[in-house]
Amino acid sequence: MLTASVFVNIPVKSIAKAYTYSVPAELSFLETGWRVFVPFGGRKVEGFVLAVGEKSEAELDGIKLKSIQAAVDEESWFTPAMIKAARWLADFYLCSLAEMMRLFMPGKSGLKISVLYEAVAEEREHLLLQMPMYRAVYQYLQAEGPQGRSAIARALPELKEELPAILDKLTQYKVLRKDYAAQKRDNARYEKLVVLTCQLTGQIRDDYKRKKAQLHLLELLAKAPAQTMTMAALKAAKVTPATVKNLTEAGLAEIRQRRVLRDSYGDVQAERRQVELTDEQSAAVRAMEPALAGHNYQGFLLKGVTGSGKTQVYIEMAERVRKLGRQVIVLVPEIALTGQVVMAFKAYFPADIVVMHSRLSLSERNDAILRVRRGGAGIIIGARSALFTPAEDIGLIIMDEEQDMSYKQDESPRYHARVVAEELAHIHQAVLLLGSATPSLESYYRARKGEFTLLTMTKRIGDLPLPLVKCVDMRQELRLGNRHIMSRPLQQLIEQTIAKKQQLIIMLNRRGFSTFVMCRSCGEVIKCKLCGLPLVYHQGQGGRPGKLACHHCDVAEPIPDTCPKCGSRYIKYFGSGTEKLEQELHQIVPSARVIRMDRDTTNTKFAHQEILAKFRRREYDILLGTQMVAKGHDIPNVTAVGIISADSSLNLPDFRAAERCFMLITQTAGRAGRHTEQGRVVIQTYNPSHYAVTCGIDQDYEGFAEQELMMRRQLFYPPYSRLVKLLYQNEDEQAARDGAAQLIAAFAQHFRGDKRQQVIGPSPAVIARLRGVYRFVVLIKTADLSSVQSFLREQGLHLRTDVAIDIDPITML
Ligand SMILES: Nc1ncnc2c1ncn2[C@@H]1O[C@H](COP(=O)(O)OP(=O)(O)OP(=O)(O)O)[C@@H](O)[C@H]1O
Ligand SMILES: [Zn+2]
Ligand SMILES: [Zn+2]
Repeated sequence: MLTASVFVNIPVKSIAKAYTYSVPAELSFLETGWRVFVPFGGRKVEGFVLAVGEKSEAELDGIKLKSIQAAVDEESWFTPAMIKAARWLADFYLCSLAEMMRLFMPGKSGLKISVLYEAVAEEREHLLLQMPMYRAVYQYLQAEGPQGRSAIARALPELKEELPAILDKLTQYKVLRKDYAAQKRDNARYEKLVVLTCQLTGQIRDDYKRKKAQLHLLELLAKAPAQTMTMAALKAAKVTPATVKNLTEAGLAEIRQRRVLRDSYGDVQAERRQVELTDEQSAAVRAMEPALAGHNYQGFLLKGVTGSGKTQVYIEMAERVRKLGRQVIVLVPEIALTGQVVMAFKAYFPADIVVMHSRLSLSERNDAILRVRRGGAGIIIGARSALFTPAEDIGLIIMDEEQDMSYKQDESPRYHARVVAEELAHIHQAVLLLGSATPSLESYYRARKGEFTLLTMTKRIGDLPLPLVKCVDMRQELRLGNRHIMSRPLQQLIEQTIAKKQQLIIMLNRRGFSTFVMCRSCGEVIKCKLCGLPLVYHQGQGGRPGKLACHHCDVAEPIPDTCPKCGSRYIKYFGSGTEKLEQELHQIVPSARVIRMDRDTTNTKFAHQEILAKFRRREYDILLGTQMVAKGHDIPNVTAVGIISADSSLNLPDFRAAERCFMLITQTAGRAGRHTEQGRVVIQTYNPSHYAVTCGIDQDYEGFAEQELMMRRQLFYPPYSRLVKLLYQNEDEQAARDGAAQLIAAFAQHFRGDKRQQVIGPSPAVIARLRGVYRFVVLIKTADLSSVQSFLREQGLHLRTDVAIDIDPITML
């Protein structure tokens, strides 16, 4: 008998495994990688075929197998490379294979599950059915066959609120049966085509001499390529639907449907400039050519100062890979940066690009995938989800701004795009190219050890010097009587830059009007009742009153008039955010036109692009924003940058605080003076002598890395160790703490005497309580990650729902 091992796609850890099903004759074409519908626990669910094989009756030993019901797609969804990658990743991150495979599909599942109710014929005489409302439902379902709740509600509107309870009860007493129907989400878009189905002879022309409109249509179609025009094009040519109808009824033309693959960035056009590579750029490209030609895996770290032209190196490499007929993935850390990279690539590959990121709709992503599958596009640009596009033969994976934190997914599966990219590059025998002006210390360290080939570019394009950075000690400013958020040197810089008709970027490392609300009488900070964390003040828009919001559980409250603790009316807004800064800017330089880019102003799909485009067109003088203005942007007229609070993150309890502070300063400063003149930067700080700040001011990566690596080695932190963070969560505080403590004891026992294995905790998480659940953290530091992964698997941790495992956590919070 033909059987298949099918992985059931159910988000429940303990049953997420492969089961054997029989393959019916009509599905005998199924192979590894197909998505199928299978019966599972009384419902119809999606599964992935992992293997197909013959099993004899003896092997089955009388076990009656359930049968696969149908195939989901017209072709196999997972390539062997995707399955291989998913298996490796599931193993590495200790999560289920289904969870990893789901990453390779657009949307959490490709399917829509609906619940249908079916009348059970034998229960016709059930006592419950003596009640009219119950009987009405039963009779309706008997007449109509299985229906969803909303259909029943529509047919029996008089039941209203009672309906859910009625359905529950009838199901409970088995008068109704629940059936789950999984359906493929099909948002495919089709367009109508009109095709000429005859030869346009003199005879026909003669026949239609009087019917001017129809003759016109005939002539149009005869001239069109493949004698076909879209309905839309005909409409534009002023042809009416009635005319089309007349011709089709006469049998001279036909209407057909064609699947349209939407190209979300299809309208983006960019001009191609003649660029001659600099010596450093050509040297970098030359160094990578042998690996490309040899069809081998090799990892490169391109460390080039801000404005050294890394993007052009990516383009040159992509061009070579496309000539070999292989595919390219280009990763950018944030959606805010996709626009600029897409523009740069479009100039060279106008029709060969698809864009993938989470702001696109499911159907847009589906269409992008189909374009890649059918060979319509070979360059995939996007945020980390671009890695999961089903590409047959990847030759190059580029990761721009490789140090960026947003490459790590902060919910399960907690993967890092760099890890996935590296594994995929191995599987495809492709070149991995990591690029940054400020590489992560992990990658830099690996390059120094020879695991990546280090390529450096030390000069800005046009030999422009790096920006000149001035540091302002804000404590000094206060002593001099300046209570503004903005120091005097920064005010000056703003005035001078605007006077020269040049533009500025000002970066503030915070969000919201002010971070918290504090009573000036008693010092009470208003906190979230659920999480115990300070609530953040958000200014009302368009005359509406402001509110307080919890950034962890999304609860929002109005602002109290009086202090909830002492009743005082002196409730004051503390801290400062981008909105407040914007107001201050208006006071200081009333003539400046300011545009703001932060989470509040970038909720829609193209918001980033629109803001940046307006700024680029010089409709504004100042771009004010959070971290998202810090990196990547290349805007010619920006000659000055202000950094308000780059060091605020130095106080966070996280071993990467210094690295983050240094990178933020270097990256933000790097936006200034990239095209015509040397940029000028003012940094405001409360920690002017910290090496993260001083090295940032000098834009001295090596100097910073030297000191930081020394610290990391002493404290046994990455890159000298790997970390695993375990988060124990329980509504019962003691249970959460005990669970964590038990693991620590088992760990100590298992790795007794091994200095390369350390365990810390249990400690309350920084967010010690979230939505009423207590949270404790266990942190493991190890020089041998795989032994820890095995240990955790032996302990069964990968199956537990109350423990979140984070391999290589990116934040300690
Ligand atoms: N060979 C070249 N000749 C002329 N201009 C170039 C050349 N290479 C790149 N450029 C231009 O130099 C500018 C800076 O390049 P790019 O944005 O790629 O820098 P980058 O290295 O990515 O910097 P960052 O790390 O700050 O993002 C761009 O406007 C780009 O078009
Ligand atoms: Zn008070
Ligand atoms: Zn909360």
